Amino acid sequence: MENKTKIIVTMGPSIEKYEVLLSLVKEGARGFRINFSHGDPSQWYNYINNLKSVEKELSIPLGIIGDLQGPNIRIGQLINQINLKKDDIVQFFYGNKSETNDIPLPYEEFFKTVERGDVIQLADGAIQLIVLETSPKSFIAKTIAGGVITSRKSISIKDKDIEIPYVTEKDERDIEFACNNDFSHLMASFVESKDNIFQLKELLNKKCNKQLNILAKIETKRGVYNVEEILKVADGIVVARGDLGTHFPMETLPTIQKDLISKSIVQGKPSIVATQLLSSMLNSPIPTRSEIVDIYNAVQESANALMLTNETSIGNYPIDAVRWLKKVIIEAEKNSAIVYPVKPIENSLAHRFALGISEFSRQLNAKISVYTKSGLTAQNISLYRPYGIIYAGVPDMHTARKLSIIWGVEPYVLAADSYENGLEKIRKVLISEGKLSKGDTLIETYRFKEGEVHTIKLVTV
Ligand SMILES: Nc1ncnc2c1ncn2[C@@H]1O[C@H](COP(=O)(O)OP(=O)(O)OP(=O)(O)O)[C@@H](O)[C@H]1O
Ligand SMILES: CC(=O)C(=O)O
Repeated sequence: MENKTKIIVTMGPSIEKYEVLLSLVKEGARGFRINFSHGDPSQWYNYINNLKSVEKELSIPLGIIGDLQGPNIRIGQLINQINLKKDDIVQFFYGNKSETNDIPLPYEEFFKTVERGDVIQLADGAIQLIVLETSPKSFIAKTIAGGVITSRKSISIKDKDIEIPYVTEKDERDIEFACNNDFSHLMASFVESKDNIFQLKELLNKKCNKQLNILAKIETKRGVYNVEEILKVADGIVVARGDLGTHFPMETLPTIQKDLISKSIVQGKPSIVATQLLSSMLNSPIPTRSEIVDIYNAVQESANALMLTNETSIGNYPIDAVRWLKKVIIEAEKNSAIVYPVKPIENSLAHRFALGISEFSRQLNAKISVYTKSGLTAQNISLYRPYGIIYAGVPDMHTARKLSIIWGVEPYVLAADSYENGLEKIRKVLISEGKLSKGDTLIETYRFKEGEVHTIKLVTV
């Protein structure tokens, strides 16, 4: 059985081998996030080559997603990891690299902002220190909550903002890398306004000959307050629970998650729920009960996709994590009270048509096949959460990769000289792959345009 809520995983040393990637896709992973805050272009290039080979071997298009660092402050490079225990005293200094237990921090602004008594948060707030003493290019802090610190961990000052430009020089270089290496999506970190998205789009227009979808990571107070204007211009949002947990009291996260997902449904944009879905599986092949319940709830709230982070990048059980995620998603979809819009999201013909096709699919327990040049018809139908999988024939790989992380959509790259011809080709592929079983009903259709004779075919296998 197929899951409709999509699975995205984060690339990293634990899953870099070809065989592991192959297994992850067989288990259900469809989107692969490369976090540009870690690793380097030669490592990312190897990841992409392997992903493209897996795509070819399995004939399954995969979303290639670059996560921009954005205006996020991270410590520099540590030669050795540092194990901080409660009450340990540590020095932070202005610099890129450290060979001792002092922590390098390559941002002058940070030293101008930090004051005695401030709380320093590292690694999404898991590690906390209190500042004892400051000087222009260093400060000393005492550990409140300890942990292991490795290179390039994120760092912030509790309840203080440090101003740096939204698109950094590093982001510009990484955007160029994404454009030149067939990425389908960019995740924009720390988005706080629609202007941040416009800035990225402008840069993409200059640097890219293809259009990449922009997924806005909502992770700060301003991001949450401005999510409606952000949703209007972004192609989707990420509920980035890691950083949200450092900017809001943690007990408010369930409300924020629900609110962000329902706002994305209202605006017809996909949402992705990320971080700590299966944290216990970093070191165990079996998840906890509470993780299962969390995943189940996110599916029923109608998240478009769920995203694993360190469980797959550095975890010990990446394949088991994806297997569990899929198992729970299928269970949640089976017993579903999944939320979906019962009225058209906008009063356009495209949306009324998409709602109608979804309703048709629910009434007939039918699967759907569409031929779509831009992918939009499939994406619109997905918003209304039909009963069956939406098999989408598209003319090119870039569009297929974009659709691969959309709820319920299974893309196929098929050249066709007409919509009807495209639909015939999809049906042949579905039959040869055994995707249609005896008794299945299939709705075949394509985009509806006023003034044309339009065919909606019902096929019973
Ligand atoms: N490409 C990579 N190479 C090596 N290690 C990686 C790579 N990507 C991720 N990691 C490791 O996996 C951890 C978790 O990955 P994740 O992408 O969630 O990082 P993060 O720094 O917590 O994320 P964010 O950018 O959202 O703050 C990272 O902290 C890092 O230690
Ligand atoms: C994914 C991510 O960036 C977060 O949860 O903060």
